[in-house]
Amino acid sequence: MNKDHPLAWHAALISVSQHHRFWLQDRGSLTRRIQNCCAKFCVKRVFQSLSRIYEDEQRVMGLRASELALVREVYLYCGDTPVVFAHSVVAHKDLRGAWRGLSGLGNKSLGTVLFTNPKIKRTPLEFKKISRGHFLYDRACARLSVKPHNLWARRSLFTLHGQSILVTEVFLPAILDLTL
Ligand SMILES: C=C(O[C@@H]1C=C(C(=O)O)C=C[C@H]1O)C(=O)O
Repeated sequence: MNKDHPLAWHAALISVSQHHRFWLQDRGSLTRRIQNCCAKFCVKRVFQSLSRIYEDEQRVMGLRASELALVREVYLYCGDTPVVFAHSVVAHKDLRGAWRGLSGLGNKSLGTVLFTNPKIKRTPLEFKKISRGHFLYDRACARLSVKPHNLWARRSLFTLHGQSILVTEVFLPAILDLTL
């Protein structure tokens, strides 16, 4: 896809604040990073279903439009404030394989699975600034009383035994209030 296409994701972070860059570019566990600067961290799962996925996700995961995938959506909270909205996708055919535990995670962080198995490999991060009308923006802002003009998002694939989970994280405005 042409990098100027409105659906395109970008390998490089451009015109982003240093503060956003601090959060967007780190390849370690986001859960652990937030826990390091927030005493009351928690995960709240808000959606989980077998669904069709969006065209640009199909392309990244190599799925046909008709293929179903398990979609998991959570908010990462610091105290009573949501700081990240995460949207993760696994092909239905892979739920009995490497990612069989995903559907039972509940409010446990996916990061505790992804960053404890050295066999799991992660692709380079891609970035995108999203705004009203993008499906991720609309879902991420559902719990925000004040909706920002745009939000930074990142995504990457975590692969185990040739089977992948696409993890997309949308950074909410309050992430910048966390003191490191
Ligand atoms: C990948 C991580 O897991 C976090 C938790 C998620 C979940 O529980 O669904 C999804 C993405 C991340 O925000 C991480 O902590 O880095």
